[in-house]
Amino acid sequence: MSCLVVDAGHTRVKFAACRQQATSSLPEVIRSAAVIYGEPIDWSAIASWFAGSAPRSVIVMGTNLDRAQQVIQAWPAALPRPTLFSDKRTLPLKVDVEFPDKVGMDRLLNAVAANLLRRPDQPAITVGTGTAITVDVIDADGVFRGGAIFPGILLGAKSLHMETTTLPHVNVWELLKTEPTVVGKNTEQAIASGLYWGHLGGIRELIMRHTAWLQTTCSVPPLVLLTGGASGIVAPYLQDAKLETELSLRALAAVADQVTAP
Ligand SMILES: Nc1ncnc2c1ncn2[C@@H]1O[C@H](COP(=O)(O)OP(=O)(O)OP(=O)(O)O)[C@@H](O)[C@H]1O
Ligand SMILES: CC(C)(CO)[C@@H](O)C(=O)NCCC(=O)O
Repeated sequence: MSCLVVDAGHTRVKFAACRQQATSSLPEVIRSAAVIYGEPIDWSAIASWFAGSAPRSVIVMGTNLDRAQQVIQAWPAALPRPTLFSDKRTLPLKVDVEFPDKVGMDRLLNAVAANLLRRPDQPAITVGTGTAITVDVIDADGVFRGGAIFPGILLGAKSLHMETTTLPHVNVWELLKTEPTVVGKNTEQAIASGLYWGHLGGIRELIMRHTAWLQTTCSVPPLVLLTGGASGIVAPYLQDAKLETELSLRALAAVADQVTAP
């Protein structure tokens, strides 16, 4: 039986019907939809995913909690009422950082997913490419040890325009359709090159540095997992990394019964 999991992010709200399959330790996404804020949510399409049998559990989480609450307020009667999941302490994850409560739910769920996918003796690095890029470390004992956060492509494009008087706003959605030329011959091309290749370079550098940090205590190479809106554009350049769609939603589906237990 499947469950419905929802992630209210900072750019989009994502819906996924997930089901545990025999082939993977992490539930797979059967159907999914992502809606940019401001655009209408096609609730009848989402309800149609469960026309044959109702979802076993329905959970909404939010890296953007206000957005998660708005999604719940708009929730249709045609679907079972959702549970808002926000208590990070109930996740099956040890967290070794200064302020565990402040770590984004997506980063923690990516670590939960990594623990289900890595070998027992193997550390992991998770790369989440959303509004912000996160590159995080899970040690060989499965403990979330922290990581790095930097602006995503969309945010980079916006801030270059907003914080200068000379730089135009480049349309990132167009930019992401084709690989930009590396030596830009006009301002737009130069921004496109910097955002695209800089994004890849930042991720590559952080994976390399996190790996070196891990190797001071563990000689097993980490499992590197890529997920999020822009992961498809970096995956071809990071051959040792594994592209896993919707890692945090699938982790939420994996722990759904545990975290919603009364
Ligand atoms: N189809 C796509 N192809 C390439 N890049 C994409 C695509 N969709 C989104 N992106 C990029 O990914 C980022 C947004 O991703 P996503 O929707 O996963 O984030 P989000 O909704 O803000 O979630 P979160 O707050 O959890 O990061 C933007 O920077 C955008 O440029
Ligand atoms: C960094 C983002 C925006 C990435 O989605 C999210 O994980 C978040 O809001 N984090 C809160 C701060 C932290 O993780 O330390």
